[in-house]
Amino acid sequence: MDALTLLHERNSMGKLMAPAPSDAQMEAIYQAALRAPDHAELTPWRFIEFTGSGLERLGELFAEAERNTLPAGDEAAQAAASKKPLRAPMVVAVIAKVTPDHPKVPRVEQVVSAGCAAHAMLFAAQAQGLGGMWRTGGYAFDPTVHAGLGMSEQDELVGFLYLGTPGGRLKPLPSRESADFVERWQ
Ligand SMILES: Cc1cc2nc3c(=O)[nH]c(=O)nc-3n(C[C@H](O)[C@H](O)[C@H](O)COP(=O)(O)O)c2cc1C
Repeated sequence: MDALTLLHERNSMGKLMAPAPSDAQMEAIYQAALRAPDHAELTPWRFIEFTGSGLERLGELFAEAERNTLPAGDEAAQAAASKKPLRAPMVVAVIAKVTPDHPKVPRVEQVVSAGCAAHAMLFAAQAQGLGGMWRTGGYAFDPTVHAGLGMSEQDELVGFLYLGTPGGRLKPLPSRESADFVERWQ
């Protein structure tokens, strides 16, 4: 697939099955992430890859977040939370490792850079025939989850990328007119 077709036809896939991406496929995905635009070469990126029992550990962290929420989530909510990461054979947490008070690169630029990395990862997954879906949900913003993932207070969890083998049909893509979004000063 040529580059423009990939850019124009990226399509999230929520139904994901085993097998998980191979090590070689993940290396290609991380290399794509590591080419994200990056002001002042801060490389403000951290990735945590969850598979197997790692997915269960992430689920336990979500359940703990539910317990720590006020009012504390009931047992059903905790059980549902613990199952969330099991929707794919692999989840990658994409974290913006923010350098605070940088003289040239404000926080927002560093978080956007991590977002670009996540986006590149979805393209690299699709280019290899894999499926991917970017999810956040409340757990991406939860202090219990942040602490459990070893994030500093400055860091931002930009998303959980659910990755795997496509398990369903790709949805039809929306047709959008660039004229609805673009203005030209000439
Ligand atoms: C930062 C971010 C967080 C998202 N979080 C969720 C989420 O928690 N749950 C969800 O169903 N979709 C979420 N989405 C949207 C999906 O990843 C996806 O973009 C959407 O289903 C549209 O599909 P498409 O990417 O193929 O256009 C999120 C997207 C972004 C950029």
